[in-house]
Amino acid sequence: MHVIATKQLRDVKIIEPASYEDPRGFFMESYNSREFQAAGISLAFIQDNQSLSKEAGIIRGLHYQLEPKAQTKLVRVLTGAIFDVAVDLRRGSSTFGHWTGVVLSESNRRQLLIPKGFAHGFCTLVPNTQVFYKTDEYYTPECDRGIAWDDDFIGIDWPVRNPMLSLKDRDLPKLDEAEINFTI
Ligand SMILES: Cc1cn([C@H]2C[C@H](O)[C@@H](COP(=O)(O)OP(=O)(O)O[C@H]3O[C@H](C)C(=O)[C@H](O)[C@H]3O)O2)c(=O)[nH]c1=O
Repeated sequence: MHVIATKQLRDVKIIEPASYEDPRGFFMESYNSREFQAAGISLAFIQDNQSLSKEAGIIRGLHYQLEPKAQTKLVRVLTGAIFDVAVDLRRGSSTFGHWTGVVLSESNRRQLLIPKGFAHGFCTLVPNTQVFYKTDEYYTPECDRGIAWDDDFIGIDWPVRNPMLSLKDRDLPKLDEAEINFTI
């Protein structure tokens, strides 16, 4: 397993599990707690999520849960491809409001590890994209918050200009109006 810090946000890591190809296809350990421990990443995932997005150009996000229910997320793509984005929401961080984006796909088998204190969102790049992610805190609706995908202060360079959004995501606040309780 390779762990690569993203250039813009060093605490957001690209995870590349070892995969073993043969004429039948491939095998990989998509998650191994011992490998994460050996890489100095100590997490206890307690929930698995999966979503299907039927079209390219769907943006889900930017979402996060407030403390004390903030979530670390380990995101990967089962089918299709996404442009996966994390935004630093930790007040006092030198990269507060900064973002990083990584293509995760069925073919590159890359994963993105997004720590607590970061918002997460993605844009689908092909139809019928299924995203699978592990979290280390349970879904807690009363702590669920979001930030507008197109907040100019953050300035995410999405690969789509007119995305399909959920009703909820259409009404998310800008970063300077959002409720945030993370500090570095
Ligand atoms: C997140 C979540 C949602 N739900 C229910 C609540 C809604 O009735 C339904 C759809 O939820 P939502 O519209 O928030 O799903 P997404 O827009 O895909 O949001 C997710 O995608 C972004 C990119 C994320 O990082 C978050 O994990 C998550 O917010 O599933 C649950 O029952 N459990 C859950 O953990």
